[in-house]
Formats: sequence, structure tokens, C-alpha cells
Amino acid sequence: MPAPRQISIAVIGAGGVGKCFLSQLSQLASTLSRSSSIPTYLSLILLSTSKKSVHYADYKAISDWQSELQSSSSSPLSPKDLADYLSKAPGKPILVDNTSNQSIADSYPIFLENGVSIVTPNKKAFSSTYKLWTQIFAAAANGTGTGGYIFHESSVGAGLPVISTLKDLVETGDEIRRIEGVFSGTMSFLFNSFQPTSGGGGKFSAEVKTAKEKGFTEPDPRDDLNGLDVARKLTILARLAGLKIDSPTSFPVQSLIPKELENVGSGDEFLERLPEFDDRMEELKQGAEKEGKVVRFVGAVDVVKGEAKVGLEKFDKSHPIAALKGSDNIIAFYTKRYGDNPLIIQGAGAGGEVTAMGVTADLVKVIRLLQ
Ligand SMILES: NC(=O)C1=CN([C@@H]2O[C@H](COP(=O)(O)OP(=O)(O)OC[C@H]3O[C@@H](n4cnc5c(N)ncnc54)[C@H](OP(=O)(O)O)[C@@H]3O)[C@@H](O)[C@H]2O)C=CC1
Ligand SMILES: N[C@@H](CC=O)C(=O)O
Ligand code: NA
Repeated sequence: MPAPRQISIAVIGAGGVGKCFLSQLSQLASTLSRSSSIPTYLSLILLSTSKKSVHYADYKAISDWQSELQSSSSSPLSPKDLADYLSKAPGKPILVDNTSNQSIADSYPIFLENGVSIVTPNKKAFSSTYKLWTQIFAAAANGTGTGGYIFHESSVGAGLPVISTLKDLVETGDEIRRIEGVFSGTMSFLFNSFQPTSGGGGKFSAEVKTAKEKGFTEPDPRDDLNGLDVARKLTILARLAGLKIDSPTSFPVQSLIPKELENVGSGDEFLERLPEFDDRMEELKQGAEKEGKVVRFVGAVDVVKGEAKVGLEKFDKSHPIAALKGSDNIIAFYTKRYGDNPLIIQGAGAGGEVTAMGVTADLVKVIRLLQ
């Protein structure tokens, strides 16, 4: 009988993705015991939001977490204290970062160096400076280091197998030439609803509100509308394909934030004032309509030329990008092996459940590696 595996998990972030992840985690113990010959004990040892945190001494039923967080008087730990707490936890420690926090992302090397594995949908660590990217993979056991493992499938295309596919292509010696498509669930939803191929469509500002309500947007929707979310995803894919992209602002990125709202303080005020600019988006739509086309927000990395760009383009209504539905992403990999017919991945690119699925699947991968 193999020795049992004990896994100590800390979850930070319990918003749209975090809630769904916790629900998937509560099912995982029984799934793992059916699919693995090694008995695995999963312990949730810490749960935290930006304001509160709960520490568990031992395995706790996950169903009570909302009321426990609410009644907790503990504040969240700093990233350094959290790394310390986790490295002393019984069994193998895993951090699940369901936030979009930059300072937690900046601390990933410290977690990894202390033997803590990380799974996350947070794009910040992989799309900030190239230096941070190098430090992370120099420390990680699935990089060139000896620390914890790190997986981040949901940082691009939510749960769609985008990163794992790209890694498989690269590791098996294919040559990536170009990556292009629709990389934002929010932008896909906005343009599919604002200018459907069948005609009609809602007001742009109203669709932005709906995208937020549906949990597709970043915590602040301006991070989607300014193109930076797509630029971050392209940075991650370009780096995986071998380009040393400096940062997500080192290539052309079109922002849809009206100039007049660039300095608005809060996300709420921004959303309140956005309807003042619906006419401009309507003009854009009518311009495309006159040509029998629709407008969509796309991105591309030309790996051969070492270039990337993000912005609006017009498409014929019969084009696969024009015909996307809901929050669907479509990502095409042009490679030496696939030639002119790219490998294409398509499906929901945002939303709590599909994003949490990618995080939970990464967690399972790490657990299996932590024999
Ligand atoms: N939503 C989606 O469809 C997708 C999201 N992602 C990524 O997933 C991550 C989470 O997104 P989502 O769930 O939608 O965002 P939410 O805004 O719904 O949730 C974020 C959570 O993180 C918590 N948080 C923020 N800062 C800290 C901190 N310093 N310490 C502890 N907790 C913190 C927030 O706490 P509080 O409640 O106190 O504010 C909140 O619980 C983001 O990185 C996003 O880019 C990736 C793919 C798709
Ligand atoms: N805000 C993002 C969430 C997933 O990364 C998007 O809309 O794609
Ligand atoms: Na993905």
C-alpha cells in the first residue's frame, strides 16, 4: 500500500472564480480517491480575501466558508508571511491564487523557493517584467529550479487548453510562427452582443455592465476595455513561444477607454459615465455595416518577426471570428507542422465555472506530481 499523500492548500481570493473553485475543490477529494491508487488527504489550511482570512488547523468542510470568513476577525497575511506559514504546513503546500493582485504575483518566486507550489488564473506574474518571468521559472520545479511547481492554464482563455497545447507544441519541437484570434471573453461578449452578425444589438455601455454582471470582466472592467488584459495574454503566449517580450505595454495596444474618461477615479464612476460615449461606438458599428462587415477586438503575435498587436478589426460576417457566440475565445496556432491550416481552440473564454475548471485541473496536475 503506497504511503498517503497529504496536501495543504491555501486559497486566496473568493470572488467569481474563487467561489467556483471552492465548490470544485469540495468535490475533489472523492474524485481523486476514485482516480488514484495513492490515498490523498486534501486540507484547506487557509482561506483569505482582501479583508479577512480564516486559518484551519486541520481538514475542514468547505461548505461553511462564507459565514466563517464573515465572522473572522483575522486580517490577510502579507505574501511573505503567507509563504512562511505555508512552508511550515504539514504535507505538501499549494497556494491557489484566485486574485488579480500584483504584489502576490511579485512574490511567487519566494513561494516557489520555499517549496510551495502555485496554481492560478492570475495573469500578473507571467505578463509583468521579463525579469519576474525568469525568476519564477528559475525557481519552479517545472522550470529549471528545485522549488514548487507552477501551473497557470486559466491565465489565457480561462479553462480552454491553450497554454498546455502551446507547451506541447513547443516541447515536441514544432515551430510556432503566428498566434492569433480573440483572447478576451469580455471583448468577445461585448462585440458579439453589440454587433451580432444577424443585425441589431444593444448599446455598448449596457453590454459592458452585463459583461461585468456575468463575471467576465476583470475586477475593474477598464482593465479589459484598455486592451491590457489581451496584451497580457499575448505576452504570456509570446514568451512561451520563445519571444522575450519586455512587458504588455511594449507593443501596440488599442484602448477603448474614451480619452475623456481616462482619469476617472473609480470603476463605478467610469461605468456611470460610459453611456455618454455610446454614439462613438455606434458610428464605428455603422461604418463596418456599410462595408457588410462587423467589428471585433483581436490580437496577434507574429513569432517570426517578433511582433505583437492588439486592437479592433473589421471582419466579413462569414468569418469564424465574426460568428463567435457569448464569451467565446478563438485561438489559432500557425506552426511548421500544421502549415496553413492552424490548430484552433474555441470555447468560453471567461466565467467563474470554466475558469475555476482550469485552476482545479492544474491543482490535480500538481497533486499528481507531488508524490
Ligand atoms: N472572471 C473570469 O472569467 C476570469 C478571471 N481570471 C482571473 O482570475 C482572477 C480572479 O478573477 P475574479 O474571480 O473574476 O475576480 P473577483 O474580483 O471576483 O475576485 C477577486 C478576489 O480576490 C480577492 N483579493 C484581492 N486582493 C487580495 C489580496 N491581496 N489578498 C487576498 N485576496 C485578495 C478579492 O477579495 P475581496 O472580496 O475582499 O475584494 C476577491 O475575493 C483574476 O486574476 C482574473 O484575471 C482568469 C480567467 C477568466
Ligand atoms: N476579463 C478576462 C477574464 C479572463 O481572462 C476576459 O474577459 O477574458
Ligand atoms: Na486556458
